[in-house]
Amino acid sequence: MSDLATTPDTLTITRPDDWHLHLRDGATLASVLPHSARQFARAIVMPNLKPPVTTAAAAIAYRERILAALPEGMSFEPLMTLYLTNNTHPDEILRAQESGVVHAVKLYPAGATTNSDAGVTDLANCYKVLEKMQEVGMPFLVHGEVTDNDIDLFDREAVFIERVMRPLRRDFPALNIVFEHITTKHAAQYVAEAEGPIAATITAHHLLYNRNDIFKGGIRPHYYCLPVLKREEHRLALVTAATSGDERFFLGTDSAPHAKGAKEAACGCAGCYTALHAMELYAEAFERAGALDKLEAFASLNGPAFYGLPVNQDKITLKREQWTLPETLPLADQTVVPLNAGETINWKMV
Ligand SMILES: NC(=O)N[C@@H](CC(=O)O)C(=O)O
Ligand SMILES: [Zn+2]
Ligand SMILES: [Zn+2]
Repeated sequence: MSDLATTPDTLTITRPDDWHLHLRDGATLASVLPHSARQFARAIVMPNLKPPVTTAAAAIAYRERILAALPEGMSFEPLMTLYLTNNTHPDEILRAQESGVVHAVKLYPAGATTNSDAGVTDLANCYKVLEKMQEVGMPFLVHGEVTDNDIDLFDREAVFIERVMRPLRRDFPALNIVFEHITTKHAAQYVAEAEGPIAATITAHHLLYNRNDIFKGGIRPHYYCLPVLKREEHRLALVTAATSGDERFFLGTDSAPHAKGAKEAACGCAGCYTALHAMELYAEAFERAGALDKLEAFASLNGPAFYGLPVNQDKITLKREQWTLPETLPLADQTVVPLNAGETINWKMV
């Protein structure tokens, strides 16, 4: 299947893909794209732009802008997504399918996260669209949090499973679903045990950090993302899922650039920037779990299998070598603070 070459100091694996990525647009896109393209062959590109990418035509145009922003000599394939709204028409799913470049439709519950204002207020509004997606085999990517103000922030994913995910999967048992950026033992267990076509992406930061890291010695906005980091028991459950070899779990960085000033603010934006060093962080997490031999399946094989796409032909090599993350990186005419800014990490992509 693969000629995984593991030694204590280097790890060579099939080139990975990122199944959940925010590239933004314009000058910000140009700043961040080379980081992802250096590590990953392809990425599922999130549609939460302002305004959101709600039509196949908009997705095709966005894809062109991404390809135009790619530096000479780099290759990268953006896999586009549509942002579901209360008003999405089933015909839009057909146009997306026929485009050949739209690979999924994304659910943002209204108010759940960055640029989700145009999101769905009640999935009951979308049943005709979901029927069409199930019929044509278009995957449904779900930001799985309820937004009710009476539900504690840390419980929003677990409550989402009961209130939204179970009814959704009962009504659309053949719909391909990705439970995006899972953060709890509830979600990991739900996906592992569910029958039918469901998978989950897991970020590097949710494998490495728990909610204490947001408050270590003071409030640390660069560790704030949605769904928010959870208790240690949940982090451990995610590590177990990611390193289990279960093909339902695969890599999605959720790298989400926000300008330094927008994060270090009275009301700071949600999102961690990891595109520069994502594979190094995953390697760290898998190594700590004694499971480096499971990294290739999680990063490079399980995602293509779920999406029905070929596995990449080339390889990457990670080397055990300490290096220090920069304090900031350019982001359009501002800067972005990467996760682990100024810290030394143990793996380096060659
Ligand atoms: N993950 C985040 O904290 N933020 C993402 C949105 C998202 O994936 O929910 C963003 O677009 O900034
Ligand atoms: Zn999300
Ligand atoms: Zn995201």
